[in-house]
Amino acid sequence: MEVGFLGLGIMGKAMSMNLLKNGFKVTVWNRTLSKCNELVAHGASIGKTPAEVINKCTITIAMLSDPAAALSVVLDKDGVLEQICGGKGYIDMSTVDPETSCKINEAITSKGGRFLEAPVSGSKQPAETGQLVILAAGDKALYEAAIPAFDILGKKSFFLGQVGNGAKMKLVVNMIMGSMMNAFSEGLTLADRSGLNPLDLLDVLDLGAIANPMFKGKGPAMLQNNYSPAFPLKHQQKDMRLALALGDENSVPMPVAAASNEAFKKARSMGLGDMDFSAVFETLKVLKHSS
Ligand SMILES: NC(=O)C1=CN([C@@H]2O[C@H](COP(=O)(O)OP(=O)(O)OC[C@H]3O[C@@H](n4cnc5c(N)ncnc54)[C@H](OP(=O)(O)O)[C@@H]3O)[C@@H](O)[C@H]2O)C=CC1
Ligand SMILES: O=CCCC(=O)O
Repeated sequence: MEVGFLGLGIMGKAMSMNLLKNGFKVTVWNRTLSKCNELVAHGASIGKTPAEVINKCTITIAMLSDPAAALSVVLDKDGVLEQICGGKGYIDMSTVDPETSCKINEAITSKGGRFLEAPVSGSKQPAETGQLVILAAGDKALYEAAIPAFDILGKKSFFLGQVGNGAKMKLVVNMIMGSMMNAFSEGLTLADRSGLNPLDLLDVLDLGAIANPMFKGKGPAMLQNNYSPAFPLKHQQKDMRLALALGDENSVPMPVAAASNEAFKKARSMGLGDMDFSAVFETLKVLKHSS
């Protein structure tokens, strides 16, 4: 199967590499073209523009940073829209809001193309090992055509109905995750300041009802001030912001998520946006120094 891939950041690079290693022919494009080189060394072809990739491939996947990037790659000069047409499918796996996804859907389908949104749960390592959870919605025929690729990229794919539902599900999941990360950071800080060994807290948590892969995976690194990015903090803050907007639209009070968003904003203001989202832990250390 031949696919196009637009966006070779942390996730896009791992996902396109995984497709290549599993026998797919992949044509890649990235805004910073030099990031294509490693993929080319593993057998990928390069498209010089998104339009060129769409022209070459029947199905093209995108994995881009945020709503502005997702819209720009479709609508701007040399973008997806210039070459999309009947018989071609476009799958956006970026985390965006439902409105952005619906705008992209309208643009693609107005030219006769098929559109699927398919954001993912799971980070850098699941992307490398094909263990993502795929949250698809939109064109069912395109979903079925993409299953061979989804089976490589993920451990489970959900088809959630109309465009927007995938984006909503992803934002709800990441809203919970971002709030959990803040509660976890406060717990580690409270344990330390009250005279406990935070490593003991990690062991206690791991044996109880709130054990989870995030605490287990990120806790030890956080205690060593290691925030090597798997999921950049700036993207987590974007997801909190978009989830809060979804809460506004649906009149859902979300005081916990709102406070977590403020903590992520604080971390961004401290220059931690490109670090892993667990670096929100650092905002609590600032409070210590200033008290
Ligand atoms: N990292 C993670 O754990 C996960 C991330 N996600 C979501 O996946 C998406 C990608 O995340 P991730 O790979 O971590 O992000 P990165 O920041 O590593 O990569 C972002 C990608 O978007 C491209 N990009 C940014 N702005 C533009 C633009 N204006 N025009 C064209 N391309 C642009 C970048 O190109 P360039 O290289 O030129 O900067 C790069 O390819 C995000 O929506 C994120 O929320 C979802 C699940 C997990
Ligand atoms: O959007 C990013 C999700 C990261 C994760 O699921 O670990």
